[in-house]
Amino acid sequence: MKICVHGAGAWGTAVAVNAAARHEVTLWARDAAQADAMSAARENTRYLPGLALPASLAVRAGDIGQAQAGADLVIVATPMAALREQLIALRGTTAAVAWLCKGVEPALDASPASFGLLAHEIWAQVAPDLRAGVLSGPSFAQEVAEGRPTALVAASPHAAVRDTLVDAFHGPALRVYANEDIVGVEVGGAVKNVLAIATGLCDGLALGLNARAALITRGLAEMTRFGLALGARAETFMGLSGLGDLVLTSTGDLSRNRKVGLLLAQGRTLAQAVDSLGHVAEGVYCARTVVQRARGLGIEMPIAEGVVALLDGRVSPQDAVAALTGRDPVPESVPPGAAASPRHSS
Ligand SMILES: NC(=O)C1=CN([C@@H]2O[C@H](COP(=O)(O)OP(=O)(O)OC[C@H]3O[C@@H](n4cnc5c(N)ncnc54)[C@H](O)[C@@H]3O)[C@@H](O)[C@H]2O)C=CC1
Ligand SMILES: O=C(CO)COP(=O)(O)O
Repeated sequence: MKICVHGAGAWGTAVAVNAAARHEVTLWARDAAQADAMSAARENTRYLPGLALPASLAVRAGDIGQAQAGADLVIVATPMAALREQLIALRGTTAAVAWLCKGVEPALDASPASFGLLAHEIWAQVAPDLRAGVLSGPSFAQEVAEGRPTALVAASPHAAVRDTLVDAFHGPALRVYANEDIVGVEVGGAVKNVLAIATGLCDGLALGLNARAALITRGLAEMTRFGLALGARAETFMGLSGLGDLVLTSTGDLSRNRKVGLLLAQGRTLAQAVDSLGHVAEGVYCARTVVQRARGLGIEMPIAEGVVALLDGRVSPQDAVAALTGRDPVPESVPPGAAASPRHSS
């Protein structure tokens, strides 16, 4: 199979290296100097240092049309903020297309009726004729690049796209499960980033393992309520892109989102935390959008609300925690049942 990966960050590089063992793969970088440096050093020293790029992996910049000519599969591995422009540029391609980004696009304008879109909603808006889907699940780039065992989910309404993703990436160390619920898979991938900032904060303040387990569990309930209101299936949140990625990102120290929470707990400003990462932490950019959209749907997301208040500088780390622990008692809601009530509480 011929594959073109757009975006030579940590995840795009890891995925390209993995696929290059079995397929003809081109990794496209928007920065020509970065592409030249990678080709010369056979390493992505900026985003994934220490990993040798296989000789068979072509690294290109410049004309993207040329880079992806004849491709069976195009992978968009940029941050969420670049997905819209990437899908517009891909209009008319006959290749299957899959995005790897996990987030929600910020609202395009400030009007109260405007809200940020999930990736499949951007697809429906700008390039509905593409045969497309998402590849998600618990997967730190570093571990995939090292060939450590990992399981992913390929979600699309098109069976052929799901099959193409399984053919492209399923191998000895990487299992790829197919799922038709693209809404649930994308909600899981976006919301877990916001929740990982919260667990990073909790651990940074040394609140303990009990508190972390409570946050993950109540976070899963928030994620599920939000997803159900958007049309997702409840069982998706018990799978790899829901619980799986939430546990990985909330507890794994390779997570950039978790790191943001840890750094805020140490008293760093948001700008300092973001600058020190050197990579995108999507939760920083999608927390507000998630909360705005949840409010519009009548869904309560107290943990995500706390993260937004913290990111906006409206509360201190300690006050963000106090706001959560000081909430009035409520029955423990079971997410699928909670979906039946008009106003969901946690
Ligand atoms: N790093 C990881 O372990 C994983 C990341 N993801 C998701 O994948 C997406 C990308 O993450 P990373 O690769 O880790 O980010 P990164 O911060 O390591 O790299 C981002 C890359 O995207 C490029 N880029 C930014 N805007 C672009 C544009 N307009 N056109 C082309 N390239 C552009 C940057 O130059 C850079 O090469 C994010 O949404 C992230 O949540 C998903 C699974 C695992
Ligand atoms: O999505 C990821 C793991 O599945 C990566 O998480 P971070 O973006 O927080 O590093």
